[in-house]
Amino acid sequence: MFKKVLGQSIEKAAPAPSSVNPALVESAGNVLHAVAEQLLQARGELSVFGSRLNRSLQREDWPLATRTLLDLVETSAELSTRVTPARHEAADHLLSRQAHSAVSDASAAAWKGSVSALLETGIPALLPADAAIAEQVRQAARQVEKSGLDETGEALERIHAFVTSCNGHGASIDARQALLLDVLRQLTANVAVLSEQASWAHGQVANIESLLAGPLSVDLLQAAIENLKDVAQRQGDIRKDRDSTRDSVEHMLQAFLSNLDTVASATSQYHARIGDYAEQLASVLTAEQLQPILAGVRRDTAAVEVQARTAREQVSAARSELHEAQARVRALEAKLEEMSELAREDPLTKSLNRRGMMEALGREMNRSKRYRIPLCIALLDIDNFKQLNDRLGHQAGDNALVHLVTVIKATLRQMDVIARFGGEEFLLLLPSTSLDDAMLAVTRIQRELTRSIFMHEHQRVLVTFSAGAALVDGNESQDGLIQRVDAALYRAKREGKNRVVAADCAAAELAA
Ligand SMILES: Nc1nc2c(ncn2[C@@H]2O[C@H](COP(=O)(O)OP(=O)(O)OP(=O)(O)O)[C@@H](O)[C@H]2O)c(=O)[nH]1
Repeated sequence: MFKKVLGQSIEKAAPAPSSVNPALVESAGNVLHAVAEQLLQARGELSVFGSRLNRSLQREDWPLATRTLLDLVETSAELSTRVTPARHEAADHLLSRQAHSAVSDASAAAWKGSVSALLETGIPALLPADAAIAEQVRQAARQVEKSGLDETGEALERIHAFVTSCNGHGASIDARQALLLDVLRQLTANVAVLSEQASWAHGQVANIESLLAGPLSVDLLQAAIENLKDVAQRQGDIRKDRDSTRDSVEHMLQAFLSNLDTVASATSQYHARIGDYAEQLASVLTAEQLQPILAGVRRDTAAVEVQARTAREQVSAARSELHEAQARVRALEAKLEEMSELAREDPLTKSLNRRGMMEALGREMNRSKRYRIPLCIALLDIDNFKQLNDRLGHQAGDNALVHLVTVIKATLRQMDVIARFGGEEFLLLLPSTSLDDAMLAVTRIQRELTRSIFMHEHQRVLVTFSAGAALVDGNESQDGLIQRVDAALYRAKREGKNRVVAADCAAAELAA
């Protein structure tokens, strides 16, 4: 169109066309004037084009007008590439500001939601015992929920007030917890005194004491509660049994006493009758008169003899019943003590656990020292147990441990103690035993283990162990003793396993 409008002028410079409409040229000139006016009003580079264009129109210098317009087009194109990035940057900035403000609005709303949920449900759940603080928190939650993003002032004040009361509350919870623990400690210390026999509560007390000594955890507390419940229930059953045995002894004694009464009154009647017979004898003159008196004496004496015999029999029966009942009560009481030991029992093998073992060792060492009786210990370690586990599985390994303990229990005496020292290690306490006898006892277990072989899925599995044995020296510490027996066990392993080695005596260890 522009070319069309200016066709004639351009062609003026070049060969002129023959038919040019003058009205069209005029109106094109008007348009160009208007453009020049606009350009003059523009600032910067564009106004230069306005004056150039004006000049060319005044002079009717069409080639100049044409160049001016072409330059203008070029410059405009250049300007637009120069301006656009800046404009894009500004637009980007604007967009990103809008996006950012959208994001920050969204995250502020999310924060608000979280804070409100924390206040509404989270914190009251932690403060179930304090209704006042819980209500205060809920109010703050509602305030946060209600407030706009820009008006959280009051909510923040409420939260601040709540945090302040929380600090006080937390301190008071800590203080209460410390007091409760103290009460529990006092109670534990007194349980032994409160219980009928201190030894019946010994294990439970040790259990709670070790619990209080370490950091508390929900798992540990639950395990301790289960253990105590179990022991309490079993002790309750045994105690009932023991009490009913005691009751029956009491009834038996009462029956016996009332029998004695009968015998006593029969005997005194007999004496009175004999007195009568004696008086009658004094006035007897003839043999006929004597006859009935003697018959009476014989009859009464026979009757009293039967009663005496019955009483004798009853006494002896009562005596043996009493002995039986006493033995039963003793056995039940021993079981009560044993139940207490449960708190110190290894759950897999039912032998003592390490803590129980250390207590038993201390007890036996004291006894040995006080009564000057020998005490031996032996430390056993199953040979190639890892291989067994790897070959047959962990469960088979567990069963092998149980099997070993069963064999040991069947082989040793009642008074001997067996404890699980660690994974596949066991410690034996052999009171009143010389070192030679201890070595023999351990060898006997080894022999027995090859006889009552461990079966796994109908497969015979040979389980052997190595052991160290030591005679306890009255002057050494538990740790020193364990080190000695452990060194002997190590030698047994090194010398080829499946054997027992005597530990050096304590003095030799000290000298070494
Ligand atoms: N099944 C089972 N395995 C256990 C238990 N406690 C420990 N173990 C495993 O016993 C294995 C002992 O391995 P090691 O200490 O190498 O002893 P070892 O294989 O008997 O070798 P030696 O003592 O030299 O004869 C380890 O693999 C433990 O995982 C348990 O309660 N059950």
